[in-house]
Amino acid sequence: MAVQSESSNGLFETKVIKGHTGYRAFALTIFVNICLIWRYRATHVPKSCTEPHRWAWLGLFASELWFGLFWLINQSLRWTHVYHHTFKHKLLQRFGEDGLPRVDIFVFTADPTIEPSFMVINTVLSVMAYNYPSEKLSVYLSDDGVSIFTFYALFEASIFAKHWIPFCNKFRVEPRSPVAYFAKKSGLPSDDEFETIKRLYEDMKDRIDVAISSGRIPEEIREQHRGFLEWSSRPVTKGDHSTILQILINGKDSNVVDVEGNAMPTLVYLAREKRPHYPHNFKAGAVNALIRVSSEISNAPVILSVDCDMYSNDPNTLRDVMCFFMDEENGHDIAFVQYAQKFNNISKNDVYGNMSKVVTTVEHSGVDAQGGSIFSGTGSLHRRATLCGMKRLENHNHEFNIEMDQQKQISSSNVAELEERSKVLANCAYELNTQWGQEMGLKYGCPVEDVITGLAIQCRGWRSVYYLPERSAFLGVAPITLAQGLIQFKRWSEGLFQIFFSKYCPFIYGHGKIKLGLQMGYSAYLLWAPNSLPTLYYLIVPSLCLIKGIPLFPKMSSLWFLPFAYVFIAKNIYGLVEGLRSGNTLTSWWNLERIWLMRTTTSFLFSFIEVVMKQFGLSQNTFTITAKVVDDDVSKRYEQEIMEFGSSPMFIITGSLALLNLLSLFYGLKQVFLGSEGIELFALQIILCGLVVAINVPVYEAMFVRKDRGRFSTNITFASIAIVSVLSLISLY
Ligand SMILES: O=c1ccn([C@@H]2O[C@H](COP(=O)(O)OP(=O)(O)O[C@H]3O[C@H](CO)[C@@H](O)[C@H](O)[C@H]3O)[C@@H](O)[C@H]2O)c(=O)[nH]1
Ligand SMILES: [Mn+2]
Repeated sequence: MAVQSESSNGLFETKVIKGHTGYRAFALTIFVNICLIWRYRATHVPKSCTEPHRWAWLGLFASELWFGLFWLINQSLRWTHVYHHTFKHKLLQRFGEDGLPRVDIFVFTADPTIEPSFMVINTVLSVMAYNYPSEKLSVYLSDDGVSIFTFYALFEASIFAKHWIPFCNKFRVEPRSPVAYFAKKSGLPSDDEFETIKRLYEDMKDRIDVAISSGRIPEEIREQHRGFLEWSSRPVTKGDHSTILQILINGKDSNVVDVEGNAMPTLVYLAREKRPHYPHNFKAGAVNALIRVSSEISNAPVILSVDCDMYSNDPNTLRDVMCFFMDEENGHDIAFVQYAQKFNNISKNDVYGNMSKVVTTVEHSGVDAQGGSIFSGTGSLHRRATLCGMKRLENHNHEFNIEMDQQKQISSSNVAELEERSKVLANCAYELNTQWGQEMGLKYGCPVEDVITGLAIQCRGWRSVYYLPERSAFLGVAPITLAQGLIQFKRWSEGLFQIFFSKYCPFIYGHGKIKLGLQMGYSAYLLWAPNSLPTLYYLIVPSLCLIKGIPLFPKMSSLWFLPFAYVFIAKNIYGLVEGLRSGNTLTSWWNLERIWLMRTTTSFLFSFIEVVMKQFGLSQNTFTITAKVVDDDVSKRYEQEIMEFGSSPMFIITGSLALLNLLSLFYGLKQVFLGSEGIELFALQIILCGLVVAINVPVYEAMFVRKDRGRFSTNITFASIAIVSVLSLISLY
C-alpha cells in the first residue's frame, strides 16, 4: 500500500492511498465469478415456457444482473482513498487571529417536542464558544417550530453565554456543549469557578424545564425581552405566522461584552414566515432564508451548518477548517468541507447500524478520492458564494479578501432597524419569481436537499473535502428506535433515487463535469431504492421453490456451484474483515447485515414506490423529522440492544419474510432427510434460507417470546402469519 503526499508546504496535506493492488486483484476475481454466474443463468434457462420454473429462473437472472451491476458501481467507493491532515499552527503563523475570516453559523430546529429546546441551546452554546475570535462569529437559530419556549431557551442561553464563553476559554473546556461537558465522568475541575458556572447552568435548566412543563413563561421574564411580544400580539401557529426575527446579542455593539469584558458572538433567532398556500420547502427553505437574512446582518464568507442535535465536540474546528479554505495552493477551488457524521448515543454494538465505521472511514474517503465529498447537510462548512450559486472560474483567484470582507460588515448598532430590514428576506413571498431553490441556495423538491445541492456545486467546477479528524468535530443523536431509523432511510433513499430520475442524474448532469468515478460514487447511494425489488425476489422466490421442491441453483457436484459459492463467501468474508479492521465489533457487523436487510426490504421498497408515484404526480414531498428523545422504557431497551418493533405496518414485511424463510428451511431440511438428492439439489437454497433465519432471530423473539412494549404488536404478527400461509398454500398447489 503506497502512501503518497500531494502538498508539502501547504496548510493541509492529502494522503492518497493508492496501489490497492491486492484489493483490485480480489475485486477482479469476484467480477469474473459474477460473469460466470450470469453465464450459467443465461445458458441454463429451463426450456418449457409454461413452467412456472422458467419465470422463477428468469427473475433470479434479472436479480443477479442487478446485483452484479450494483456491485460494479460500488467499486468506486473502494478503488482509492484519500485522507486529509491540517497544520493549524501554520495557519496562525501566516495569518494571525486578525487574518481569520468571519463565520456565520446556522443551527436548525423544527419541532420543540421531538427536538427539545434545551438540547437546541446546548448546540447553540457549543458553537458560540468556539476557540475563535468571538466578534467574528454570528450564530443563527432557525426555528421552523416557531416555539416561544425555544425562543425563551435561546434568550436564557444568550445570558448564560456571557459566563460560559470566558469559562470555556479560560479552562480550555472540551466539549463546549454544557450538557455534554457537565456529564463528563472525569477531568472536571473542583474549584469555585466550576461550582459557580455549574450552578448557573443548573438554574437555567430548571427555569427552562419549569416553563415548559407549566406551559407558560413567567411575566417577569417576558418583561426582559420585547421578543416575547411576537407571540402575544397576534396568533402564531406552526404553519401560519409572520416572520419573527430577534437579534438577541448584537456582537457589533461595543457595549455588549461577556463577564470578562470580551466581545460576544452575534446571536439571532429566526422563525421564517409560513403561510398555508406557500410551500415552505422544509429544511432547504430554512437554509435559504438564513442565507439571505445572514447576508444582511453579518454576511460572513464562510457558513457552518449544523442540525440542532449536532453539538460541536472540538473547540478548534473552525481553525482546522480554515486550513482548507485558506491554503494558497490547493484551497481556492474547495467549495465545502464535510465532516464525518458521528453520534454520541450509539449503543455498544450499534444495534440499528447507525454508525458503521466502514461507511465513515472507507466509503466516504473513497468518494472523496474520486473528486469530492458528498454534502450531507450537517457538520459542513461552505463558502457563502458557492452556496449562492457561484461558478468556479478558471484562472481566477478565489481567495478570501479579508479587507473587503471587513468593509462589508454592517456597523449598525440600531438593532430594531436592522431587524426590520432583514425580516422581509425571510417572508414567503420573497422567493417568488427568483432563482432561490433552483440556481441559488439549496435546491427544493428533494428530500435530500443536501446531496443534490452538493452535486450541483461540484458540477459548477468546485471541489469538496471529506474530513475525518481524529477527534470528532460534531456529535449528534442517531435514531433510537427501529421504526425511526427505517423512516429516516426511507426519506434518504427516496430523495436519492429521485435525483437519479431527475435532470441531475450524475451520469447525465455530471457528464464531462465530474469524473466518472464520482458519478459512480454518487450512484452507489442514489440506487439504494431499486435494490429492494431484487432483494425481495431473492428472499421470497427461492424459498417458495424450496417448499415446492424446485431447485434454482446448480447442484453441489456441478462446477457451476463454485462461482456462486465463491462470490457469496468471498464477499462476506471481505465485508467482515473490512468491518473488523475499521473498528467494528463482530456483533455490530452482524447487526449491520440485519439492518441492511430490513432497510432494503422496507424503507427502500416504500421509497421506490413513492418515487414511481411521484413520476405520475401522485405523491407529494414530505419530511418526517427524526425524534431525538424517547421515553425511558424505550431508551432502556435501546441501551440493552433489544430491538424496538411495535405496530408500524412496515414490520408486516419483516415478519412475513422471517416466517416464510423459517417455513421453507423446514421444508428444505425435510428434503435433505427424506429425499435422496436433497442436499445435492438444494444446498444453496437451504443455506440462503438458513442465513435469513439466523439473522432474523430477534424478529422471532419479538413475535413469539417477548412481552415488553417493544415486541411485535399482535396484529402485525397475525398479518404476517396470514400472508405466509397464503403464499405457501399458493406455492404448494
Ligand atoms: O421542515 C424542516 C424539517 C427539518 N428541519 C431540520 O433539519 C434537520 C434534520 O432533520 P432530521 O429529522 O434530524 O433528519 P436527519 O435524517 O437526521 O438529517 C439528515 O438528512 C437530512 C436530509 O434528509 C439533512 O437535511 C440533514 O442535515 C441530515 O443531518 C433538523 O435539525 C431539523 O430541525 C428544518 O429545519 N425544517
Ligand atoms: Mn438528525
